[in-house]
Amino acid sequence: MSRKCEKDTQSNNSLLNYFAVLDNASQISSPIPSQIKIPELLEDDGSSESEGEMFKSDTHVRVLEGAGDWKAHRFSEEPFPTRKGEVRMRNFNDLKLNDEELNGVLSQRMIAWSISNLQRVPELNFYAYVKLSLEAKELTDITAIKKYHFIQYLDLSFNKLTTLQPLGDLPFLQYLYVSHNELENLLDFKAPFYLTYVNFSYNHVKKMPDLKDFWSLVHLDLCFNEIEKIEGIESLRFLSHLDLSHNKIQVVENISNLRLQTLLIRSNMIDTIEEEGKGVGISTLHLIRTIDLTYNNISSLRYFEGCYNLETLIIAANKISSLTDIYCLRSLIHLRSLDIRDNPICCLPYCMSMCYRTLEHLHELNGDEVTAKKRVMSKFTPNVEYTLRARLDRMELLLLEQMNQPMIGAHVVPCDFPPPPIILLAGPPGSRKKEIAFEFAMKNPKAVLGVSHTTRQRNAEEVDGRHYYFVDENKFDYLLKHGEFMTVSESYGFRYGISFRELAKATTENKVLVFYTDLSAALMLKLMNMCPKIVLALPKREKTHLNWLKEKYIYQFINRDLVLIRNCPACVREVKAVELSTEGSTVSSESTIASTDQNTSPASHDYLHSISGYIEGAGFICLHSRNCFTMGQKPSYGKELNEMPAGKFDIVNKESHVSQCKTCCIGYTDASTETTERCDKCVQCDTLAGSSVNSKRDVHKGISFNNSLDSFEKTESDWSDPLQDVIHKSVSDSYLLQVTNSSKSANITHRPLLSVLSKAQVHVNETDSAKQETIYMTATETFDMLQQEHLKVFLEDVMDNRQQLLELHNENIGLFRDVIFTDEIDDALRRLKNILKYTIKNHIISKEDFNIKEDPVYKKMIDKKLKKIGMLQNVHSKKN
Ligand SMILES: Nc1ncnc2c1ncn2[C@@H]1O[C@H](COP(=O)(O)OP(=O)(O)OP(=O)(O)O)[C@@H](O)[C@H]1O
Repeated sequence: MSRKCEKDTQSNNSLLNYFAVLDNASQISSPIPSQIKIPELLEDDGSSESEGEMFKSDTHVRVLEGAGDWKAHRFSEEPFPTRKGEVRMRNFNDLKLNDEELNGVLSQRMIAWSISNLQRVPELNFYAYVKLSLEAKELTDITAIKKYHFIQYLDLSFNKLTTLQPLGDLPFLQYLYVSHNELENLLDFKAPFYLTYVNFSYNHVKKMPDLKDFWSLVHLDLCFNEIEKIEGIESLRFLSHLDLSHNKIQVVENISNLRLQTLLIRSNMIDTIEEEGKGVGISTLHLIRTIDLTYNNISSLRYFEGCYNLETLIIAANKISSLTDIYCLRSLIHLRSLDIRDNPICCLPYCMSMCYRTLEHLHELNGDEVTAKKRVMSKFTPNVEYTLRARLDRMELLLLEQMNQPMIGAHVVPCDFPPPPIILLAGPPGSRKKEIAFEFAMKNPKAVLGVSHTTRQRNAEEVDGRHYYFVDENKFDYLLKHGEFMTVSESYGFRYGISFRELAKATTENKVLVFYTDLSAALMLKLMNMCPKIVLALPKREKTHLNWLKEKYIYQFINRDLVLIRNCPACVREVKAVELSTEGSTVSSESTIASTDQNTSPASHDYLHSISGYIEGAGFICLHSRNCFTMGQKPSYGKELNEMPAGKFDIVNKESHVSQCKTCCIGYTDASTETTERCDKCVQCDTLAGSSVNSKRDVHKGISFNNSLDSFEKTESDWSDPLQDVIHKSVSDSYLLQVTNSSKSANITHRPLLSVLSKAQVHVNETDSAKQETIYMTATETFDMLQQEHLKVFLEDVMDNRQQLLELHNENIGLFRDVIFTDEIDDALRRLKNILKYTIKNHIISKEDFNIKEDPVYKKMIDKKLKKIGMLQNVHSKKN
């Protein structure tokens, strides 16, 4: 910018006056400081004259004695309005600047041409200009400003300043504008007495120093800097407006208990907000009215739960994803405007309805007006199914209690203590809620795990009494009839129950009980007014959940727990459908294999043929011909192999004899033919081999069939069944080769079975290892495909359950206290810890029984009476 330099010779009376005042003032050492004291903070009772005033008027007057009209600590968003009192002598543009001035050195000439607003100076009864606007003058040196002690309003924005040291000589400075400079140090000058307004935006501040000397700050604008941490403002008791937008802040901290009314921190990198607790956190800002946190990474609205005066919350473009967060805002009765645009939560179907229903005082949502019509139209479809089921279960329990002799225990109402605090992790199967619960209980001594009873079998890694109390059906029935259970529910064919005795853990140890159950058990506890804090626990992504399920249930299945899958309602439905469709056919394996488990549906045994075998250590595998298979420990499922029908193929059998068919060189087990060299089937197969399809002979290689299967072996068309096709294919030579190769790069679903198979000792034909390998691969592949088919049904069922729970959560806000993602363990544990803290804080601790003798009123009354009859002195004297 080039300006012509021209010397100003015009004198100005007012200006001279001003300098005279300055000269006088500079002679007086410390003209005001001795009289100005930092006033004590008084609550604003609304009686103050101006809106920004924060002192009681009498204090104000006392403090400002001698300050005349200056009203030093008054704050107004629009100070020195131009139309009022503005006396500007010159137009700065008419001033011709010299070289020095052009190089950014401030001169008195420049000041004289920019100063305005004549006001009376305190104490001296002189007048002085108090407003100086020097914006966009390319200034680098402002030393000349030092002499102008009475400046109250200073605008130095759009310059090239790197320091503000000279401002230390302006004790009356109240309004400071230094935006768009090159300042790296925030307020690096001696603090004026009443600096109230600072605009420090668009500079290069990286670190906030301790601003305790600038105690009088009311408005601090620090947007567009490079600040990484909020600090140094803890003692700014009058700070009402703080703008930290467009910085590099990650955590909202050190703002607790400030009297902020506006907090703007948009476009930072905030993912954490100091949590409430011990008087810290955003909830301690009791006067806060506006918060803007747009463009950050905040994932919850719970931080604002305690900001009771909040009117506007702008939190667009963050990571809020849960509808429970909306529920957290329900107590903010002053909340008029909420902006949650561009958050994942907005994609949820009930988001808007939830806001309309939960936030009754809202006038504006995401920039749109909230009308009565919108509120009325908001959809609400509560899912009553779950509640109904829980009610029915609860009713059943009550009936049982009535019909049998109930157990009278400490829990029976009316009882001495309130229900113990309970946190309950509810989620679909395979969601690893158990793992989270264990870890949580381990890390938090205030939490204790509640153990449920179950009729399901124990897994290898589970401990009786720690994971569950494993009981049989009879024991479970016994406990149920004797009123031991608070909840009972069935999940995939097994029964689960929470006993009253578990409550004792919480009451005697004074801890919070943590259970992991399904939702119906949780609802039953709710129906009993146990007030559990129900937390929905599930992996965030469906894919992860599916993987976990596969991993868990394939292993369980191989070990012992297939019945879980077999009894999955969807599977039972499917089996029944197959049963119906094959009615009348000759297929029946009821005679071949019968389960000793009474829980299993008979339907699932009906189609047991195709492949079966006994794998050492793994139990007895049976692959059904139609998308269904069973597997389990030998004692539970299936008869001894030697009881199996002739021709069953035996992969490994340590108990029964392994024979070898001389024709096909494959081992088989056949009780009736164990001593013969050739089984009946082989004879039969030879016949087939000689006559028609060669592959039928191959079939015998991999799989031998029981009698009943002959019926579908006879016609070619039977192979058109996709599953049979698989079996058919799996034994063709080329396919065998293919399978062998592909199995080498087997994917994860192969592994569990492969590992079991590889451990198995095979006594088939040791001389023909290639064939042996082929058998494995064939069986594995076939098994795997069938397994996948079957698992698919199970997985679909669980995924349905997952979906239902999520919908329920969306529709019934508040039902779940929180949602935790079990694949984000740290976050899940943190959330649970918060709930634990909340639960402990809000739990009504049982009070001791009322003791009349300790009651002060009673004592006083007795004393009075004793005194009246002259006995008190005697009592006291006796005591002495
Ligand atoms: N006390 C209970 N009342 C009702 N249902 C229960 C109870 N305890 C467990 N369940 C349910 O029984 C089913 C099987 O539980 P189990 O612990 O065997 O496996 P899981 O749920 O797959 O385990 P995880 O979720 O820890 O991976 C689950 O759906 C679970 O919610």
